[in-house]
Amino acid sequence: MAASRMDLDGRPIKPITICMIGAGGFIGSHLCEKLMSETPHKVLALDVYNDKIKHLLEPDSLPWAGRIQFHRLNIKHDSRLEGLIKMADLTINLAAICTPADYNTRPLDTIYSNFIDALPVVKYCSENNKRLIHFSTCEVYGKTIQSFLPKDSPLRQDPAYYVLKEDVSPCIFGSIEKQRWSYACAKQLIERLIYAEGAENGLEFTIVRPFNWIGPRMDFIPGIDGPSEGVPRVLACFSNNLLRREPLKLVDGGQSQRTFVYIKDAIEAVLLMIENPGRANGHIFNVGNPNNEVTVRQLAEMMTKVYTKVSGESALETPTIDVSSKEFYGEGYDDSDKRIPDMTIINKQLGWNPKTSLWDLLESTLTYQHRTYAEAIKKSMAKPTSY
Ligand SMILES: NC(=O)c1ccc[n+]([C@@H]2O[C@H](COP(=O)([O-])OP(=O)(O)OC[C@H]3O[C@@H](n4cnc5c(N)ncnc54)[C@H](O)[C@@H]3O)[C@@H](O)[C@H]2O)c1
Ligand SMILES: O=C(O)[C@H]1O[C@H](OP(=O)(O)OP(=O)(O)OC[C@H]2O[C@@H](n3ccc(=O)[nH]c3=O)[C@H](O)[C@@H]2O)[C@H](O)[C@@H](O)[C@@H]1O
Repeated sequence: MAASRMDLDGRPIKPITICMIGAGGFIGSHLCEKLMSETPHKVLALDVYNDKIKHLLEPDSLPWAGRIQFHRLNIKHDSRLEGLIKMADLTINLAAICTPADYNTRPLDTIYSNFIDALPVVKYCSENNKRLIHFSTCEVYGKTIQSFLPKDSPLRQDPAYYVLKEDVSPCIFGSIEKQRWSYACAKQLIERLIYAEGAENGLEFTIVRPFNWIGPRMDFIPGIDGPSEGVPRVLACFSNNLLRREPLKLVDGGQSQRTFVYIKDAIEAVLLMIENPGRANGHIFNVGNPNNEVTVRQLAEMMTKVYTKVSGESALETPTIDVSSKEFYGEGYDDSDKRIPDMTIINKQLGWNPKTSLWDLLESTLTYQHRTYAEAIKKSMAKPTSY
């Protein structure tokens, strides 16, 4: 398998060792799966949890046994970090607090996680001449210029005012009291630091800006494999509502727009970055699917239809209800209005394009959610309440 794999310039790909921080999360689990099943690379998988990659770690008879090694550690305070980075050719940093419900309610943890805790990772890579792929976010763009134009302005139709370009678009956040932007601001500063390490000290880096990657294993279902009061990202919130046959909650009318990309398409892009350093180094890449744009309300409607199809259950009489952002997320919430990635740079450098339509990715994801959680939810709802 290893001998026949070529990079985009027709050169054979050499097996490498990857130090993957945050490997036990949603993106990490899919990336580990891809690396184990399709490449000869080794992974040092670092995380506090490993539930989402257990199927790759056990039993010892798996075909890739020996190529993936789990290290349970918290990068906030663990002296093993530098040694593990030194053992690898490439470090991929995925570790972060990245659920919007935390940004305004736990802003300190959010800023520490997304900026302070990433500092040693950047420093060790720079000092030891190790390549770094760092996961940032499309949230660094904040709000679009379009959102500040008068409602009746014809300029609103011009993509120049809303399509998000890595090397052109400004980063527009709300005021400081809108603590929603604590995450985006911390991510922006770590991007700037990495970029400066590249410019001043020659760090070889790639920055990834994911645009709403979704699929199986994203976040958790409250009360089943996560806290009952926890608020995950929208895919898991809506899945939870559908599984429990309760209306989907539309924050502030569900008017915000998002483009969703299937995790398996997005992972293809990350693999291209890993295996084509000459084309990926020094770049910031948007990774999203500009063709899959919907409002959150449209997403709720589509998920309801798809879920009816895959579960065989009847649709709810009241499929959605409106809630205010203050009620749902608390004080200090704010929102990105629209997120369409420009794909010029990733197309030119890596020839990558997303493939999966929103309907198809929801169908496979909700099939997984139903298969994984429907029984557990039924059981938990049947339990008598204790007094
Ligand atoms: N999923 C998306 O669409 C998306 C979009 C934009 C940005 N991102 C970024 O991609 C990265 C991964 O996102 P995800 O969706 O997989 O999130 P996730 O929460 O599923 O994964 C993050 C992982 O990092 C681990 N982690 C956090 N702090 C740690 C620490 N101190 N020490 C060790 N491990 C730690 C967590 O346990 C978790 O397993 C994040 O940086 C996130 O900001 C993701
Ligand atoms: O995925 C991304 O690309 C980035 O965006 C996400 O931010 P956001 O898209 O706002 O987070 P979601 O929780 O997925 O919410 C999407 C939209 O749905 C709305 N929503 C969410 C949950 C819900 O039950 N109802 C609802 O209307 C939110 O208000 C928001 O407008 C997160 O910040 C990050 O994981 C990531 O950096």
